[in-house]
Amino acid sequence: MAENKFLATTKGKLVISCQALANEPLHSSFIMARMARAAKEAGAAAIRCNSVVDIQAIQDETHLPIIGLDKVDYPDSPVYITPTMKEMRGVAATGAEVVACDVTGQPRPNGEKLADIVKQMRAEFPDTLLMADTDCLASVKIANELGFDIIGTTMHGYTPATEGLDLSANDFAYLKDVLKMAEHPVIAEGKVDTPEKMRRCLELGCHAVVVGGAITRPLQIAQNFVAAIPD
Ligand SMILES: CC(=O)N[C@H](C=O)[C@@H](O)[C@H](O)[C@H](O)COP(=O)(O)O
Repeated sequence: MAENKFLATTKGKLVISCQALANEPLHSSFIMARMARAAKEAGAAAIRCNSVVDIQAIQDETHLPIIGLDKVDYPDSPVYITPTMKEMRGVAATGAEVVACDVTGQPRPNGEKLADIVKQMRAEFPDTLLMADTDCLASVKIANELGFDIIGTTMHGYTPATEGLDLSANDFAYLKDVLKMAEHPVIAEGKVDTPEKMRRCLELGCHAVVVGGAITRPLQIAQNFVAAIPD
């Protein structure tokens, strides 16, 4: 990879997540690439996306910097965001500027250890940035200790330890704690579902904000409208 300019390109900006899993109506690399094209036309500085095929389609369509991940379910672990070295390597090999993976302290598949994965990634892909998808402050500490380049709040509310929590609660009280503790740039991600919330995350000092479903998941958007129909 030429010099990795991801952090410079995304400072103070919006990153749009374009993802649709196999069980979602828009599951298709073609459709995700078109979503990403719309995101680019709107002014997104980068795209976050899932799976090697989607990453490649979106790179071809947009030439925007990518936060890549690969969601895979393994029977022996609750970790599903780029859980093993195999998926880390596959995503990095696409040339994605950033590879994101779960950093929640939960056991990984096949007994793999996150510290070993980070070490191996640094050896094989020294120019690729690593983003920690954390859920709580203990995980932010792990991300600090392992030297992740970017700390994301992606998993806050999605692990047994944080179930039901919402990043924006009490004027982003948890995010403020993350910003205090993180030793590397923080990207706010997860349920940032209005322009006002995005703006607040940037005002608080986040490096960038990832917005997904509120922009790129029409089923979710439509459900919110339908739920608001009076009885
Ligand atoms: C928890 C988990 O698996 N999050 C995933 C991570 O890549 C995506 O499904 C989310 O859409 C993404 O984090 C953006 O969040 P939101 O769609 O809430 O703006």
